[in-house]
Amino acid sequence: MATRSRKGKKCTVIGGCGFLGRYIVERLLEEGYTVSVFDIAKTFEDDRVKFFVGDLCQEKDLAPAISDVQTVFHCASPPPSSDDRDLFYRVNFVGTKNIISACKKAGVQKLVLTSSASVVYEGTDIKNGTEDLPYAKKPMDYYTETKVLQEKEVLAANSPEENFFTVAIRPHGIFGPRDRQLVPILVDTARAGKTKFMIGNGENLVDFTYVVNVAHGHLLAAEHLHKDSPVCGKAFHITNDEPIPFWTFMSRILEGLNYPSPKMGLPYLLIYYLAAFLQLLCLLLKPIKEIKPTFTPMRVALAGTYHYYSCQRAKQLMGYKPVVPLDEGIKLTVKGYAHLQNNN
Ligand SMILES: NC(=O)C1=CN([C@@H]2O[C@H](COP(=O)(O)OP(=O)(O)OC[C@H]3O[C@@H](n4cnc5c(N)ncnc54)[C@H](O)[C@@H]3O)[C@@H](O)[C@H]2O)C=CC1
Ligand SMILES: CC(C)CCC[C@@H](C)[C@H]1CC[C@H]2C3=C(CC[C@]12C)[C@@]1(C)CCC(=O)C[C@@H]1CC3
Repeated sequence: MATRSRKGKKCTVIGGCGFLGRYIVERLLEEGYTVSVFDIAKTFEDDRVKFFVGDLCQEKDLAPAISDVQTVFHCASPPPSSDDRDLFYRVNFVGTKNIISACKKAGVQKLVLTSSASVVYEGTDIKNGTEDLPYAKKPMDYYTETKVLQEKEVLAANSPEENFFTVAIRPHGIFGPRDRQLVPILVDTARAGKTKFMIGNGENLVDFTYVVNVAHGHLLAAEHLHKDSPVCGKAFHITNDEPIPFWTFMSRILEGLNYPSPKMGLPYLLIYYLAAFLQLLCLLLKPIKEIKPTFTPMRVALAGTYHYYSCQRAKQLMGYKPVVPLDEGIKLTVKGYAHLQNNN
């Protein structure tokens, strides 16, 4: 009993130096957990945290970081904006298999994976999508392709007979202070004068999820992960449960940072096929010059289609509900990015 209770509150966050990972660490510390972080890069100091710097693609690097812990949170991934197919495959697929193997060898009981709602997204409308939707047969990018492989691997690894329980959390459009993808890229796009128009008619509803709600969902999943629990081996959408028109959300952030927001819409299909053509052109020109287009087909699709998800399963099986409402999350985010304010 002593051993189990001692291990009970000990956990490791793989990718814990990232945007979401650090919020999970902060939430775990608030809840009295003993927290270790494993990451390829250490980006913050905290005397309460034990840091292990290593590469999850090397299983031997993992062992010291997960020794004697009950729960592992895996939220490491290359940035979705990368176009390095091999990197995505090595980190998200082979690396995740390493984590499963290392967890089983170390006697870790619980593995909570940060997956993505995008694993069912193929660029067409999804309205109130449930977790029963099939995995994307034609993922729109390498990132999504490897997130599908990763989630399948983790859920299949759930093994009550080995006292090893797994769960996948599928957030969507995570935002908040310290985010590295959404707001910084949006501001760069605005500064380049590329947000004068919106893509589509501006009515498409999308889920944006404040980061503290995502961290909360991860801890709830870990707390409900035990023998005979209906949570084991399942995926759960975690959202703010407040889908919002994509361009309304973007305009709230832009105007909050004193940038002009788009007023007119451009035909979605025109921009989508233009983005697809540009992507092909960049691929052909890559041997001569590396060009990274802002408007990739995936981003255009995300900007111009409906994609919001039901979190009913998380509500029913884990008692999930968002702790920070969308409007408050937007205000906190704008405040957290004052340094990116438009001063012109
Ligand atoms: N940002 C978003 O809107 C969404 C993110 N997700 C998922 O949430 C998770 C966290 O995403 P973010 O916090 O936005 O990403 P992030 O890029 O801020 O954090 C990822 C962390 O993983 C670490 N990492 C990458 N490769 C590694 C390796 N080989 N070994 C050890 N550590 C490594 C990085 O150093 C970084 O600290 C990812 O799994 C992502 O797929 C899911 C849905 C939406
Ligand atoms: C002006 C816009 C077309 C571009 C600025 C905003 C975009 C950078 C972001 C809007 C939706 C975001 C999003 C993700 C990354 C950043 C955006 C494309 C993800 C792809 C991140 C990883 C995931 O798992 C899914 C996310 C969907 C939404």
